[in-house]
Amino acid sequence: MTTGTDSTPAPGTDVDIKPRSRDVTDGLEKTAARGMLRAVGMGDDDWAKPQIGVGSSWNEITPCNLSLDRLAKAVKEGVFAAGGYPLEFGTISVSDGISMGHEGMHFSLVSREVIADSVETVMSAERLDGSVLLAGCDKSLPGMLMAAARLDLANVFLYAGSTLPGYATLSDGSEHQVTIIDAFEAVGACSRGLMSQADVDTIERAICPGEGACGGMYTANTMASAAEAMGMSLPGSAAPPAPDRRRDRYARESGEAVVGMLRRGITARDIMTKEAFENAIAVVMAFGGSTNAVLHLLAIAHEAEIELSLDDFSRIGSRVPHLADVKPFGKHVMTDVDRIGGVPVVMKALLDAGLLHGDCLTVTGQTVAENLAHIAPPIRTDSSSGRPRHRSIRPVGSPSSRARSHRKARW
Ligand SMILES: CC(C)(O)[C@@H](O)C(=O)O
Repeated sequence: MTTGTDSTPAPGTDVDIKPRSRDVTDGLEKTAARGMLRAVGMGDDDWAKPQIGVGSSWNEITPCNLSLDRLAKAVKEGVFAAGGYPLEFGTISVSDGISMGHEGMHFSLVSREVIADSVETVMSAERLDGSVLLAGCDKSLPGMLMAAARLDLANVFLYAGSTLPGYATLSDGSEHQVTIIDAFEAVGACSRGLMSQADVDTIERAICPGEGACGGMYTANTMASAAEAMGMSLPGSAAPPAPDRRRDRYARESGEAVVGMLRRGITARDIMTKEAFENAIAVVMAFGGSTNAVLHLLAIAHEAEIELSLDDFSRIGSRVPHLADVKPFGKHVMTDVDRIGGVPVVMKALLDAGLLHGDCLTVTGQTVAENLAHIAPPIRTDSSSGRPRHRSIRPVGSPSSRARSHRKARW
């Protein structure tokens, strides 16, 4: 007869790699729970392992979340390899790109809270010790990060990645790299008689070549960059596109990392400090990311019990140079950010300029500065002024609604 594990913390160490799951694995009273866990595949050797929730907003309604089942499988391999036991569960998610402009839009922001509540509910009820939370769309990213902050367990966040760029050749022979925003613009242009219905149709067929979030520095890519800057994702994991197999490696390593966090006794709020939020804001400003980052970072900070206000965004934005020429106001998309080395390159430029807190802890168990030590950024900055020597778009950062006013008409 088994009555669970005797894997209590080793003498002399206060780190328990099973801070919660002993409630369902240890002792006579947990016989029924163990019986049910045997039915999902666990056995005698597994009771001593930390139980890791692999919480995913996968669905087949939205391209943004479509690749998450693939990534979740790789996360589980990583958890197993590191000595944990992964247990996958799902949440709802909706796509802003599909749900806007009709009654459905009322459900979009609400979905963020439903996702956070769902993760909290499963993690708390089932007594999981840690989690890798996967998301791909505007509201699922902050929803997962809110859950991580609220639960304050070992947690790693993994983004699904953005779509590949789409290309549309219009009837005048001009070729355009297009994203979802071009569809919105095309509808406006067509309504004003500036574009033919045939060109609108061409754009419609080109904007989303496949799985992944919308390609510009819109809300999903902004929040993925913020999560990486905050230290909640593995360094380099925000920028590779959704179909790219590097994401499977990041997924596997995220599974290994969460078990590493448990062994080190690191929880989400050790990472989600005020300084970490300041790092996230600095990176959003340098990218000229979505103004929705303000809404979401305030909500995530609230869950982490960190005091963050609009003044923090103004203060940091007034110091951080705007480095990226990305859509919607600029030329490039997230795959271009990936080509220059991804979010770590921007972080390294900010760190070298004294605009990032290098001593913040991350999910790797190392600090921001340690994670960035090997990065040689193509973007160089002048550390005395904090201004880039070249390639700066504007001397101070701004979320994209301000940057957008600099944009020229496209068609
Ligand atoms: C549809 C988009 C691009 O996702 C937009 O809703 C955003 O917030 O960025």
